[in-house]
Amino acid sequence: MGRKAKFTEEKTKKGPGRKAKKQKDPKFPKAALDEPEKKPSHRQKQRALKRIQKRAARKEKIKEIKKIKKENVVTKELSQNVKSTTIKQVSIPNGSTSKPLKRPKNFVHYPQESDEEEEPKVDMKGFSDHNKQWLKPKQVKTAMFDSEEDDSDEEDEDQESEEDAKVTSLNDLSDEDDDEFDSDSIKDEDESDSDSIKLEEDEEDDLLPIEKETKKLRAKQKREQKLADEELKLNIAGQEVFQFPNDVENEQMTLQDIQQRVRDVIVVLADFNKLRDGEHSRGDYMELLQKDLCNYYSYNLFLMEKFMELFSLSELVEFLEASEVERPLTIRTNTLKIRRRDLAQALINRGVNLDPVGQWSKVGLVVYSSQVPMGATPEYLAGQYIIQGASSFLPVMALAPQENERILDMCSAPGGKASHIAAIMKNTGVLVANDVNKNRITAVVGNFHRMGVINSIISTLDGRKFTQTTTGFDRVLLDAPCTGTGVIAKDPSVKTNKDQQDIQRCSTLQRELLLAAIDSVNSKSSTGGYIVYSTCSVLVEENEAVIDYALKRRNVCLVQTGLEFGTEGFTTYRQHRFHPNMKFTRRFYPHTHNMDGFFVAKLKKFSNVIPKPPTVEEAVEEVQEVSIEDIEEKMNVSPSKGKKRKHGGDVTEKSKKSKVMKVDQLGTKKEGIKKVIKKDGGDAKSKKVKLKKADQSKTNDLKKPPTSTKLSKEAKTDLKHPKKQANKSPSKTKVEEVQAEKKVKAVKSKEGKLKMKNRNKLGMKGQVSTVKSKINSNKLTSKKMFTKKS
Ligand SMILES: C[S@@+](CC[C@H](N)C(=O)[O-])C[C@H]1O[C@@H](n2cnc3c(N)ncnc32)[C@H](O)[C@@H]1O
Repeated sequence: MGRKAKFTEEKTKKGPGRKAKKQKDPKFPKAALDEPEKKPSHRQKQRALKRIQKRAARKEKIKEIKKIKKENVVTKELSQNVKSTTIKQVSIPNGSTSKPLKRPKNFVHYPQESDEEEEPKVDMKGFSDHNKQWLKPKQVKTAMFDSEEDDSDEEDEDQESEEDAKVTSLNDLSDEDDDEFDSDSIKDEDESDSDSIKLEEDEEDDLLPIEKETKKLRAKQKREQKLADEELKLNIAGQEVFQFPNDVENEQMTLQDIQQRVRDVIVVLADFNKLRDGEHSRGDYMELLQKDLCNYYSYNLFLMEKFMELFSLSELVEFLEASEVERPLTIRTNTLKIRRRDLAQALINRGVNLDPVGQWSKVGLVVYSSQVPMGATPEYLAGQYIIQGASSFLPVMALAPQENERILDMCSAPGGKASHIAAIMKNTGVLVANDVNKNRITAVVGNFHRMGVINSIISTLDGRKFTQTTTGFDRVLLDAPCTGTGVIAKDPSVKTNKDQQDIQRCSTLQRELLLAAIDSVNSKSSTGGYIVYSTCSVLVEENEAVIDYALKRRNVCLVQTGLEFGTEGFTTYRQHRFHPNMKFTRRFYPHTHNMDGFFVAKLKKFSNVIPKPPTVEEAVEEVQEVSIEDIEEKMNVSPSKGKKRKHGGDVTEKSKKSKVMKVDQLGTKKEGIKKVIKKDGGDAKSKKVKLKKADQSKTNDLKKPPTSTKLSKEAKTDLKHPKKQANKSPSKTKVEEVQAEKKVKAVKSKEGKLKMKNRNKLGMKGQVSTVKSKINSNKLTSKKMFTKKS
């Protein structure tokens, strides 16, 4: 129903719609566009009035002073009067006193602050343009005074009406104005400045409040900068003349003083010749520094000395500082149970803020913060991860365990690294987790249960005697007990409770354990034959020195750890000279790697023969052997020179070999081979070739270090080895070994006889025995010494 629309009808357009209609430009009343004339506020007026009065007063003063000058009145007297009295009290010699200023009666509208031209309107008697130079000090003080004026104005605002507003006397001006009447400044005033001052004053009046504030701020900044510069200059000057303290000063030191002195002494030591005081030696400064560092960081003198020997001074402070702070919390994913990504997701869901520990580890996570205790999450209890310092991953990575191997962790409690090994082995093969401490071993049991390690045997043997129970492992990890100087942040008691004896004790135990660890390994392992030695100490005595000791006593050589980072181990340290391959070892520091201080070395065992430890007699014999040849060479009377020895090459060649043996730590291997060759009766050439091969095999070993990422290649490389090829048939090698040992004994006795013969021939017997007894008594086996004496 309703009306039907008629679409046929055309609608006539009425024009643009309401919205489309163009609006006209807005029209404002003319009055609204003109800026209303700004009337100054009550306070503005008051301030302006005060300003004018101040200026007037100053002008008057200057005028008076100039008059006095002209009358040859002593300036000093005048200035004192001026300084010591308020403007009101100043008595002017000509008898006139400054009159209180009154606002003129006709004062109706005070112009804007910038309107200086209006100034003459104010009836200021006795002031002229000539005196405007006095505005200069005011200029300086403006920023300081303004605020005070504002405050006072605010207080009085209610009381004063516009009409009553008046400055009754010049005393009403700020007290600080007094300073402006300094005779010196009066003298310094230059008329030429007055124009610029006037300008500045004008500008000042023109400024908006915010601009004034900015100006104030800048002035303040300028002052502060000036002060800072002066302070810096003082500091530098102080540095240059660092005074060596006396005992009294030492007693009064605060921690901040000590810190400053540490800095100063380091600066002096850095440029000692220039900055020393002439009276004290470098030793004195070092001693002072040592004491200060001990006081500041709470170390005992002994340990501080050790660190001072180890690090450069700047690095030392960094190390000490880093040792004050605990390392970031890190966890290791137990890949037997979960992938790192899934673990990370689960923990993030619990409110843990974490990240991968770095490119170098596929299992580590660093925890920045957590809303739950990391040792009590369901994931932890389920054995999906273990809380472990990042540095603890490194020895296991260097060990590079293989599936189905026999691996020994000689000092395993509480089982952090052992469980890592098991995870990499994927629970295959056999993992022996040993620790002498029965209480600590329970932690290993607990961790293994939690983490699902099922390929392990747990034992509580003394590692040093481990070989009495079993040997033949493919790999051994010796994470040795140590002084813990790399983990001071975790255990600050190390700072004070370690002394030389502790280090010596640790070092001895470490050496014994390392020899046992090497002896537990089967050099003929088709996949391994490796020993990894690690400590959480940074001391050379517990690291490089221990490795060096083992290199000299076992058939092992150093190989690359396969770790991507870390500092190279020391090849030289103070008076010590270690094997050049000591650079393959790795050191980690809290200040450089943000992880606990750590040391990692990887050794490859190349023979199961255990060289006898050098007894004094043997050492002397060795010396004799070399010495006779040297003597022969020196005296040019070698009867056997050029001739072939019955059980060896010619003397010259042997002499050369002997020298090599002495300088090369890999000599043990050569020695063994050499002895076997002698028994075989091979000629010098064949011996040379064999020795060369042995050398080459070692070099290859070092050149192609096994890395954790090239695990299968590691084994392949070993198999390519001629020596390792022989290792492939163990029965054959065993027979060879027994034969070799027999041969060695036989050769030795024959060599002895030969030497005796040579000695007799040379008629040197007496000399040799004399030297022998001497060396025996001194226990010195220096070849040079013997040669000299001979
Ligand atoms: C640095 S901790 C080992 C930490 C362990 N590798 C880990 O990652 O959890 C050194 C361990 O060596 C053990 N230990 C000390 N002397 C030993 C010895 N003669 N034989 C075997 N273990 C020894 C200590 O009981 C201690 O648990």
